[in-house]
Amino acid sequence: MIIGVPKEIKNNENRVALTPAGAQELIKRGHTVYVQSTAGEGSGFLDSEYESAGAKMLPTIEETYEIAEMIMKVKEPIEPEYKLIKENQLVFTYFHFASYEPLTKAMIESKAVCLAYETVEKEDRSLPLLVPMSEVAGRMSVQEGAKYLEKPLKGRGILLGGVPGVRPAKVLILGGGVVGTNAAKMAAGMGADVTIMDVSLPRLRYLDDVMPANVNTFMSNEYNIRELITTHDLIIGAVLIPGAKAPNLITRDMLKDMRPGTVLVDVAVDQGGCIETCKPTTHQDPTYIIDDVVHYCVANMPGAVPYTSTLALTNATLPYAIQLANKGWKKACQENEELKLGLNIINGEVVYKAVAETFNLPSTDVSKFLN
Ligand SMILES: NC(=O)C1=CN([C@@H]2O[C@H](COP(=O)(O)OP(=O)(O)OC[C@H]3O[C@@H](n4cnc5c(N)ncnc54)[C@H](O)[C@@H]3O)[C@@H](O)[C@H]2O)C=CC1
Ligand SMILES: CC(=O)C(=O)O
Ligand SMILES: [Mg+2]
Repeated sequence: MIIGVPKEIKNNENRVALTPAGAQELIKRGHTVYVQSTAGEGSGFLDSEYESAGAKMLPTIEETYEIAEMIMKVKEPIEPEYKLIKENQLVFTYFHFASYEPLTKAMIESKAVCLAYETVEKEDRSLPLLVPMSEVAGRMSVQEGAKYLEKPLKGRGILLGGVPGVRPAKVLILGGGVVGTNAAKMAAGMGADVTIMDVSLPRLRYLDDVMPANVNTFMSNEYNIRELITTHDLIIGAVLIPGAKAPNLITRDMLKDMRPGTVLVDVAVDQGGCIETCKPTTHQDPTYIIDDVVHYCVANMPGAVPYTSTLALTNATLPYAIQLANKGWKKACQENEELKLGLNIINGEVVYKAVAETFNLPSTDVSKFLN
């Protein structure tokens, strides 16, 4: 198969979808890998390293899209890329369709095959291609939150861990999945007073077992959220309903009940956010203020730590990319239920129910394309 790896063009997105080591694994199996020149630079991989691994370099994004049967990317295609995507081309990347209708419409029009990292799902319901980036974003959410709690950055001016004789900050985490667990570990390690909320009682039981003593669990419901937001300094949004728009757990009217300088980090922004006032921001301009509450809503948090993130992401994606390249997407998805669940849009038809429902679009049973 011919595989193309374009350079990411989203703001401050320095990750790349394939390392030289990954390119070598595909090439070894008889595939051809084209990488857009300088695509790996932000993650510390030089063109010469890809060439040594056997990849061919292309000077432009247009040529990279034009030649490839499978495009491997990190972030969702953005406007200038829409017209480069071709009928029947397999695009393997994060899409987060439910958060952005124009992307959904553009991919329907492209008639490409869109296989979304974030909905590839294992039998135990875990999301193997989201997990590594959720680990990164969860850990980062605390270091970013701690920074924006500083007064010059418009926060309350409270030190996360406190000092002897002064209480630490209070951190509230909405959603105790991968992002939430990693955030809790970091915040607890820094000495904060941490509460994790989730709707799943088994999950709360598990977290109660494994977390240190400065982490408490609490059932997630509107009543409890309204109570806790009045006393917490850093609130991290980390809920997920796979494929769907995140529920608005913090509504506009709740902001007035928070203390001035409270910091909200809505990691779930890529699924539309779990805070009503969440709007996607960039690493260049990560925050905005509403009602004296600082909002941090960067949709590609791991892009800021590309050395860690590219390696973590490609460790997870490569085994799936090899299956797709060896067998073609149809056979690979027929034989691997996990990959099959990654199919979101095929040849103009939405095959992932939650995406179709979000935009009131008709949904087609994926089996139509796999028989
Ligand atoms: N902004 C960024 O750069 C990044 C964003 N993300 C996003 O972070 C979000 C969370 O991802 P993961 O932790 O991997 O998901 P996950 O599936 O591991 O965890 C989600 C948790 O939310 C819980 N939940 C669902 N509804 C809830 C509610 N009403 N109240 C409280 N908890 C609720 C679930 O029970 C589950 O435990 C996703 O939207 C993901 O795409 C992930 C990586 C990077
Ligand atoms: C998961 C995701 O959206 C990211 O890594 O940017
Ligand atoms: Mg994202």
